[in-house]
Amino acid sequence: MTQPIAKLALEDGTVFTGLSLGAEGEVDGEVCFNTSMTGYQEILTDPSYRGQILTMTYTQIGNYGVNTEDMESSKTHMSGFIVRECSRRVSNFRANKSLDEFLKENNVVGLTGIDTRALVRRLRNSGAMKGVLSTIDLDDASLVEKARNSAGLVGRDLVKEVMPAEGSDWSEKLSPWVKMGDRNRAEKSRSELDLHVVALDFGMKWNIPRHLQDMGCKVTVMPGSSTAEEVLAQNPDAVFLSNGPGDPEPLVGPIETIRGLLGKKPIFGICLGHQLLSLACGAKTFKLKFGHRGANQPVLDVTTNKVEITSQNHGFAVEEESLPDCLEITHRNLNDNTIAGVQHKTLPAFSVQYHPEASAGPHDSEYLFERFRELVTGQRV
Ligand SMILES: NC(=O)CC[C@H](N)C(=O)O
Repeated sequence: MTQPIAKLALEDGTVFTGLSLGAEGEVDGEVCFNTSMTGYQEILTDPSYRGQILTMTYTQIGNYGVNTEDMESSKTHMSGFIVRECSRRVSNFRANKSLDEFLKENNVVGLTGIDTRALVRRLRNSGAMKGVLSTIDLDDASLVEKARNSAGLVGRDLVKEVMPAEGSDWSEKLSPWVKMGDRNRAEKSRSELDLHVVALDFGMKWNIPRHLQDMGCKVTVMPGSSTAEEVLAQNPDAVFLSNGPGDPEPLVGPIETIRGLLGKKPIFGICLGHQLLSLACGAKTFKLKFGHRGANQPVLDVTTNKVEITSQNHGFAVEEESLPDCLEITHRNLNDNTIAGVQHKTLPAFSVQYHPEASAGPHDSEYLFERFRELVTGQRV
C-alpha cells in the first residue's frame, strides 16, 4: 500500500511535501520543535502541546514503539506530529504498538519524509509560526491561506479543553523504571502518605502526581477552574499548580484562585503553574521567539549555584522587567538567561518553568519535590 501525500504549510508561505503518518485529515496549530532524542510517547501525551504541531529534530523516531505505561495523560492532545523518518521496525520488549498505530488511534495527523532540519532552521530564524498540516487539501496556496487565517495560540484559553471535568483521588505509583535508573532513588520513596496536596489540573502530566505520591503526598486532583474556596474546603496541607497548554495571560479565573490561596497554603508550580503563580503575584508573561522544548536545557539554581540539565516544554516565559518586588529569581535558563524559577520572598510559594518530573528527561531536578515537602512540613503547625 502506498502512503498518501501530506503537506505542511507555514504562514510565511513555505510548503513542505512528504508522506502521511498516523491519521489522515487536516489540522492547524502553532508549529514548534522539540530537540529530545527519545521520549516521543511522553511528549505526544503531554497536554501542554494542545493547539500545536510538533516536529522532532532527531532524525529517526519510533524505534522503541509505544507502550501502555509511559503515558502522561489518557491520550494525545497535540494537533499534528512531524518526524524526518518513522522507524518501520519496533524493537523493545515493553512495546505493544508502533508509533504509526498510536497516532492513528489518537487521531493525530502526522507527516514524515520532509527535511525537518530546514523546517527547524526556518522556525529558529523567524520564530514559531502558525501552520496547517493536511492529507486532504494538497493545494499550496490554499493551505498557506488557511495557515494565515488559523487561530494561533496567543490570547486563547486552551486549558478548558484539556483539564478534567471533575476532581479525583490520585492513585498511580511512580514507575519502577524511574527508580531502577537511580540507586539512591528507592531510598527516597515514602509509603506513608502523611501530607495532603491539592493539585490544580490545567492539563497535568501524570508523572507529577506520581512523584508527589512517591514523596508521601495524598494527592487530590481538582479541575484548574476550581475556586480558592473549593480548594480550601479540601483542607489540604499544600497546593500544587500544574503545567498546561497555551497562553497563560487569558487564564483570569485560575490567577484569581491562586491570589486567594497565596499565604493560606504553601504553593508549588510547574511550567504553566509557574507562569500563573508569577501572574498572580503581579508579573507579566511574554511569548518566546520559538520556545524551549527538549530534554537537555541547562538551568542554574542561583540559590545553590548548581547547574541542572532539565526537560522543558514552554513557549511563554515570565518577563524579568515586570517581576514584582515580592518575587525573587531562583533559577535561570542558561541558554538565554530567561527566568526558570521564582520564589515568594515572604510567603511559602515557589515555582519552576521546567519539568522536575522529567518524563522524558534527566532526573537532576527531582530535588524540587523534596524542597516542596520541606516547605510544607516546615509550615505545618
Ligand atoms: N508545559 C507547560 O506548562 C507550558 C506552559 C505554557 N503553555 C507555555 O507554552 O509556555
